[in-house]
Amino acid sequence: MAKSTGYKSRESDAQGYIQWSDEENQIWSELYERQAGLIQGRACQQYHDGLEYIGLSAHEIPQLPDLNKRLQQATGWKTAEVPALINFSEFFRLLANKEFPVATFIRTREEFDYLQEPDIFHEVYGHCPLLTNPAFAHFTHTYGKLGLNASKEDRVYLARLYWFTVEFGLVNTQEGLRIYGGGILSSPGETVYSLESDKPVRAPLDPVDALRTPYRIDIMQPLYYILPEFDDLFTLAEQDIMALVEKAKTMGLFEPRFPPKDKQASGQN
Ligand SMILES: C[C@H](O)[C@H](O)[C@H]1CNc2nc(N)[nH]c(=O)c2N1
Ligand SMILES: N[C@@H](Cc1ccccc1)C(=O)O
Ligand SMILES: [Fe+2]
Repeated sequence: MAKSTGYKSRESDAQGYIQWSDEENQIWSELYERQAGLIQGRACQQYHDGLEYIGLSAHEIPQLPDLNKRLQQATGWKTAEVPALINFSEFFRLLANKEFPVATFIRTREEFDYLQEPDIFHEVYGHCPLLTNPAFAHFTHTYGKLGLNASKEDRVYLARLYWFTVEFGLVNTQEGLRIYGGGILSSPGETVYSLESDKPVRAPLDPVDALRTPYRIDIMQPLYYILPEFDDLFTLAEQDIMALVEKAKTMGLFEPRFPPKDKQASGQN
């Protein structure tokens, strides 16, 4: 993966605490402040409930040992420090163990609205609130176990369905279209774009379609899949997802809806 930012991730001390700088804490607090306004009427209720439950600080980057206490209480999950984007096999191994990867760096102001790789604001603010929701936690744990036991090729398929649900999923609710994907909720720019831009396609989620849809991780998404209702994640976790992967493999991939990356073509799955 071509690193877009070349960030130096931070090491924690023996107790798992990281001494963030004032500037890093300031960026967290401004991101938190911006999203507090943008998620009103845009994030699904389950996300709001989870955000309230884990009680993240609005003023400084949360310390993982404190966050772990809240996650453990709710669903038995905890975080795992990682330097940046990790590969699929490491990623699924962590999820299979109810550990969620947290990249220990935070974006700079230049990448405030959108960042090409996951930072701590993405992992903690984007994903952790919903990890306190039983349906979401169950789906993510099930998904990790599937990925752990899958072949390298099947893991690339599994990553696509994960991408179009946990990372960039939208969901229908009584109040209208809402966001549950952590990759959207950690980006001020994409939080608005995903619901209000007329550029992206928005289609009902058919798991086999998602498995056949190539994606790029370094651009705002050209396509979002909509979950008919939130608890469909439970139903999805009970389906034979590997059978859906086999079906998708016989049908071939859809044409990408985005321009190819430059030669290295990294970040395209
Ligand atoms: C698999 C999924 O599509 C996504 O690309 C994964 C891969 N690696 C990751 N690595 C980190 N640190 N954080 C993430 O959220 C992810 N997501
Ligand atoms: N684009 C997300 C970060 C992200 C990058 C790549 C994969 C997933 C998430 C943000 O700006 O918060
Ligand atoms: Fe993510």
